[in-house]
Amino acid sequence: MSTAPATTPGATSATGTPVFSVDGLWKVFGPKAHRVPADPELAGLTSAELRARTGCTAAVQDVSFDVRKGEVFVVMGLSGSGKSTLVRCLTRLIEPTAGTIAIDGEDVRAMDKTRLRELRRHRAAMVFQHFGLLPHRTVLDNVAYGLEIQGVGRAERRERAAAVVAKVGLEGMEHRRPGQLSGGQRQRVGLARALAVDPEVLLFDEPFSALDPLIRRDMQEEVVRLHREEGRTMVFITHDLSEALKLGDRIALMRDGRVVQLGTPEEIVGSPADDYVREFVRDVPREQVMTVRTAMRAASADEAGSGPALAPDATVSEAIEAVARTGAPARVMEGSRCLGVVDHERLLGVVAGTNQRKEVA
Ligand SMILES: Nc1ncnc2c1ncn2[C@@H]1O[C@H](COP(=O)(O)OP(=O)(O)OP(=O)(O)O)[C@@H](O)[C@H]1O
Repeated sequence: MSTAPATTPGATSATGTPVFSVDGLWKVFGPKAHRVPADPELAGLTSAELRARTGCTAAVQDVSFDVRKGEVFVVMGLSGSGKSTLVRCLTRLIEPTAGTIAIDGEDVRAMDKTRLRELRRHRAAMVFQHFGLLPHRTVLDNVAYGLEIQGVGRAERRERAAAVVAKVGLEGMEHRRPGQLSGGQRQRVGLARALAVDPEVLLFDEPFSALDPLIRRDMQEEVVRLHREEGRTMVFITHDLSEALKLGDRIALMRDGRVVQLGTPEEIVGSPADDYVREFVRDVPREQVMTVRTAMRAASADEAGSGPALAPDATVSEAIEAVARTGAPARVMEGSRCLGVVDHERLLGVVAGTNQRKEVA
């Protein structure tokens, strides 16, 4: 069903300039951790076997991927699957055991202390779940803090901080202290503080998991908006599948330290790589994720000339509405060219998951 190429674990991008490029990355905790990636026998064990044999925990095991410029790259998996360890390795908040990491082609593992500090302060800012705000400082001063560390003068940093505070919707709260804010507002301050240093890439470590559902949705929309407006590269950790599907251009799904599938939401939902992924995405409403580009069939000459028109990235859900309204198959149009049509049968096939089963079989 999917017209996109199949994704393989650890696949790297063929297009675009990678911001981060990760290859064969390992993080092993425990005694003599270095011997694990180097020894094919140990490297081939499951986490449980490795722990029993050596007392080591392989939190990240032979992971490779690129983060492309301008994308939201989501690292998703259940608790303990290695998400935080993986993302902390990107800026060496955790020291990798083996493998290579590059940012814009520069070797992160070869960086000295000064260069690393520069990386974390200017190029890859982290937004944490537990905001890490300074309680005695105002919102404005918390946001300006990163700029202060960078040595930006007081007047300029206050001006830049005020602009970012407004951007995240906290205008009028500049002089409050963190204790006078709600959880969602505090998270916005954390986001503003990371944005203020204008980093090339923002790293989010489960930033919204402590928020209640409505505020969480607000914050997700905020991230989508910021991303749309600024096109900033983002790496986003979450254990929440719906959050991953909503935010991610691509998702790396982790299990037990490994990336089991890397792909767009549509690829992950439409063509799960294995039974684990299939089970993971089983309850996702497919019609909200799958696009008509994937669901369409070839059009006859008659069909290509009439019927409602949809863009190729319209969802199946939108197509159902159009087909129900007009009673005719909907045309998938790229400019004036008809790529194909979606009719009742194709659309129902997506909802029922029968197209998918046919392809997988
Ligand atoms: N400092 C450490 N020492 C030993 N083991 C660790 C250490 N940090 C993490 N681990 C182990 O590594 C594995 C991956 O942990 P990690 O925190 O990266 O997972 P996670 O997917 O981010 O989980 P969560 O969603 O619960 O934060 C777990 O088995 C964890 O117990």
